[in-house]
Amino acid sequence: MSAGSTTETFGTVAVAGVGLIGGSVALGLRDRLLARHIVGLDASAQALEEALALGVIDEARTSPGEWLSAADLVVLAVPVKALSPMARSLAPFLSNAALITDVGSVKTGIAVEFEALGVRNFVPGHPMTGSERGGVANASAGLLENAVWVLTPTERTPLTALARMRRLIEQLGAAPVVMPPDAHDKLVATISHLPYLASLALTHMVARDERLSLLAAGGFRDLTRVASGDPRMSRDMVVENKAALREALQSFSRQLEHLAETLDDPDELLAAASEGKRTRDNLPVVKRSLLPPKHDLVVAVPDKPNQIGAITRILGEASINIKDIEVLAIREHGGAIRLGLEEASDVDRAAALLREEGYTTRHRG
Ligand SMILES: NC(=O)c1ccc[n+]([C@@H]2O[C@H](COP(=O)([O-])OP(=O)(O)OC[C@H]3O[C@@H](n4cnc5c(N)ncnc54)[C@H](O)[C@@H]3O)[C@@H](O)[C@H]2O)c1
Ligand SMILES: O=C(O)C(=O)C[C@]1(C(=O)O)C=C[C@@H](O)C=C1
Repeated sequence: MSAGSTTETFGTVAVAGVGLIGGSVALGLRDRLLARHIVGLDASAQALEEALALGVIDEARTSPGEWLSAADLVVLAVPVKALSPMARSLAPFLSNAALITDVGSVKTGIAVEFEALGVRNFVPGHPMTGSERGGVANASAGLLENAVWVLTPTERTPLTALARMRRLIEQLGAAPVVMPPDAHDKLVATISHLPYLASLALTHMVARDERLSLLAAGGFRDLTRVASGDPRMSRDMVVENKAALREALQSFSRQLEHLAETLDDPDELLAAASEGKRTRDNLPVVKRSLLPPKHDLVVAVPDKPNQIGAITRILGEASINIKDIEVLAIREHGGAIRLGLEEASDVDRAAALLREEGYTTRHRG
């Protein structure tokens, strides 16, 4: 890094745990030209092979060793239970100048572990993004874009390391948020670990009667998506945070009891429903991921090959950026797709171009 520069590029980066999150960090570093050489360290030969084949890493390692002393950025992205053992096995080889971080979902503990090992420049982190589908095959740089990425330094974390980490997160297109580890664990108990347990409770109710599975539609699917995550990894994550999670579960039970009471008080239930809608609609993650309806264009597509390819080519040639695409309906003689466009003015231009080519379009919203 040149003195005073705002970007830092890393020579060698080691990613320990080349799965969904480790792979996404590696791809983010690659896409933004922030790393010259990326080494993947993983217990699974298959994960390493896949990561090499996908171009996520340049070199594969199955165990720590002297090679790690060349790394100037080390990212621990193994399951939470494996973080401390991984810290202990890496520590003897780490360079004093290297920036070290992790992405684990629970934060009390890991900083203390590194501090006890005498490792400098460790900044604990947790990107608030992810998927129920693990593994490097599902990794993408886009997963980290616009995500809130929590950093939980302790009073012993060097400020220079914290500043470097903040900058790295910004360079990856995410937003750093700093807070103490115990505050983080309390918050994620409610915002991440409780929803996971709630999704299990809901799926267990359905498992009792196969007619329920048959009737499950989008609402049930959306509420239970995280139940499809890796069971062992998810179990370890919630167990690691059990004290905070127990408190969150008690609050949740009180909420359910209150809602049960409001069934006899429609005005109270309406107030609860309105508050729920307000909160949900204003979640930053929802607002970030939804385009205003006025930027939507619905296109009727005939049942012919390569219709999506043809439409994206027409818009691409006119430099109209498609931010989102959704298949709305598939019928025997054709279907409809919704295009989410970047600018409101793009909708008129896109509609005109597509009509010229014989497509039927309608604005939505
Ligand atoms: N999945 C998410 O949505 C999400 C989001 C944010 C943070 N995280 C955190 O990121 C970390 C990784 O999660 P993921 O979803 O990428 O998991 P993943 O299963 O996709 O990847 C984990 C990788 O670690 C490897 N691994 C497991 N144990 C190992 C060990 N002892 N030594 C070396 N390699 C080992 C696995 O082979 C795998 O390649 C976890 O700590 C998790 O809490 C996950
Ligand atoms: O699956 C997703 O979309 C996620 O964001 C995964 C999720 C979460 O639901 O909170 C799960 C655990 C991680 O520690 C962070 C994020």
